[in-house]
Amino acid sequence: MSRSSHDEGEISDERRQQSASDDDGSQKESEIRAKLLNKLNKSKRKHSENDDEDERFTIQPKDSQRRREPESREKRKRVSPPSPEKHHKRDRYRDKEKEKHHRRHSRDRKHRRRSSSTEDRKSHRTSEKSHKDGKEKEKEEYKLFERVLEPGKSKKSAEKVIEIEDVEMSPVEILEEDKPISTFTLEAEAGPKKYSKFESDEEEEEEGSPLREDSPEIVEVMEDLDSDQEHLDDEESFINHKWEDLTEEQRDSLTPDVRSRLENDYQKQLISKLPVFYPGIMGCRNIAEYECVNRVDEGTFGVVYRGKDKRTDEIVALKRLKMEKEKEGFPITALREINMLLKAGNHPNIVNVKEILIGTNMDKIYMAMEFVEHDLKSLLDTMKKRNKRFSVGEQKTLLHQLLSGIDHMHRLWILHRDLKTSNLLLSHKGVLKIADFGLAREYGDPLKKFTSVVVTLWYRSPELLLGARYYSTPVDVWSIGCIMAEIILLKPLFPGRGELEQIKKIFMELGTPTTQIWPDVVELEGWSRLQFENYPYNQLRKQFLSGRLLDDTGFKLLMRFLTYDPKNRITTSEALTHEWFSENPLPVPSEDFPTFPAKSEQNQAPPPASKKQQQKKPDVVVDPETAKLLKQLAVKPEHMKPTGFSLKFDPTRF
Ligand SMILES: Nc1ncnc2c1ncn2[C@@H]1O[C@H](COP(=O)(O)OP(=O)(O)OP(=O)(O)O)[C@@H](O)[C@H]1O
Repeated sequence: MSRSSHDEGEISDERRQQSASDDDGSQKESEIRAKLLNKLNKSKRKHSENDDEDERFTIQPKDSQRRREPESREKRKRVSPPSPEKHHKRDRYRDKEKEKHHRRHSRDRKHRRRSSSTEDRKSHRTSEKSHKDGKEKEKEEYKLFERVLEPGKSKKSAEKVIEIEDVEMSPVEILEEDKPISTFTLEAEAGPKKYSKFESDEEEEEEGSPLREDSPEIVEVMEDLDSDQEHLDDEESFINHKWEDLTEEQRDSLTPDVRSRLENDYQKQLISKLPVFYPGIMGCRNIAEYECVNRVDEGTFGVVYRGKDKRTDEIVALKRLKMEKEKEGFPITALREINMLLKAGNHPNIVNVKEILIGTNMDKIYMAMEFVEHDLKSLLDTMKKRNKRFSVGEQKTLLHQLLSGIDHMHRLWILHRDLKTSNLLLSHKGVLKIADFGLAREYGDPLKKFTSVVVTLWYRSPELLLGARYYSTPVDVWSIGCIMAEIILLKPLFPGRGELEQIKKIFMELGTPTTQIWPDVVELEGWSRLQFENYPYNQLRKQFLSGRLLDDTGFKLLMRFLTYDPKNRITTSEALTHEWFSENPLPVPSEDFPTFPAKSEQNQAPPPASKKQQQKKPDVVVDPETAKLLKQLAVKPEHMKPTGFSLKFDPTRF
């Protein structure tokens, strides 16, 4: 160590002398070099005696040291012991290595481009420029020897000695090298940012490399770098590729840095292509994230399942949107439904869409909604069978909730266009939820021309039945009237079997309309084409009032919903403040609503046990011997009967 320092001192002195006599010429320079090399030999011998000191030698490019993975460093230690055998082989293959040198040379240039910043390159050029200057040239040479001999810069393994031996073998080559060291003193951090910065710089390429191609120590260093460089070359070749163009293998070969950058770019690209209005579709999960519990129902537009989120155990309704009718692209009906529900769904009386899911083969779309235990139609059917009905307070609650949900939609300029009892869901907590937005549309002012073939027949308004193409919120209000009557009657109000029968049924119950009560009816195609019998005014009064199914105020509200002229029909906001809701009996709070066994849950989850069932069963009396056996088998005595499990045993066998 002290010797080494001393050497350095001597070298410094010599360097100073040399710098003081610039004009002495190459002869003196050669002498100095010879001396230096002599000292280098001594130093090397000393270091070979002392492993610790060996480790301090380095002529590795700084940037390559930074880039080298720990794994490859290890590998390098293993494969490069300082043996004369390897020396010999190296000599033998030197020519071959030189042949390879062009390839390595170009790699190195790429490597340097990637790992240096613009500033580094500037300084590098400056260094090259000043290198021509005599004093600077000396400094460069001095740096070389200083680096070769300087101990303690960084830890190096034993194989570094070999590199130094190579330097010794061709000292002239090193010293004659115009700019060998600048290659190894790049301070730029390696990293993807720098790579891209340099990729586009052609200037450096044209200037030529500062490396001497035949410099053996460079060959050696390049050999050491080879594996790392190959990896970097691979990476570089993918760096300007698109993520989607790479194979799995190529993706795996990327560094985490590059991989995440390409992946992020790809994600951004995909997201930018998504329609702006469908945030729910972005990043949608796969249906495999859910477990199918049971099938609930199948409607016109899709099958509904009860599903369980595997991560959270949350129960949801999964509506599979029908795709097979669509020849090209995404079905417009499904898109509309998703769109309308996402727009209007943020209301307690509208079924909430949780997420949109994609099928395993990317060919199906599912809508995950909050699961609501009942649909009103099934519930009314069950009640009718059991000769039960909703109390007036419960009827008011249901109707008020329905009006709130539809009013919310109408305020958002959305028509439901398919209101009926099977599209109204009722939770165990007594909350009504409007579902099935498959026919929902946005409307505007002025009105757009729509098809008149909307709304399930029994709930279709007279203007639609007579062929109106310009219609608006009153079509939903008519349906609400039909639903109100059905909740009270426990059967549909106008169950027609065809359009003509439907309109006839309405006229028979409410009386045939006149131009006095509905002036615009003459503009409707159906009105002018068809001849209707003159049915007397309003038979419903008898049915509802005489049967005491509704009080007078309630009946008035019903008639406001079932007003012929859409312009005179009550609006949802007016109906919400109707006196029927503030009269006794008042609407029942949702939490006081009775709970009913849900059809959709019946197969899988039996309704909670009745109070009777929950009553404690009498203790089962068993004889001491049976009790002992049951204990051994860990069976409770009361479990013997309810499970059909009976112990018939022969005590002698135990
Ligand atoms: N969120 C939900 N929770 C529980 N059950 C639901 C839910 N949504 C729908 N259902 C059940 O599935 C049935 C059909 O659903 P939906 O009305 O949305 O489908 P559709 O194909 O549009 O039917 P339609 O023939 O009425 O147009 C409903 O009547 C209801 O019984």
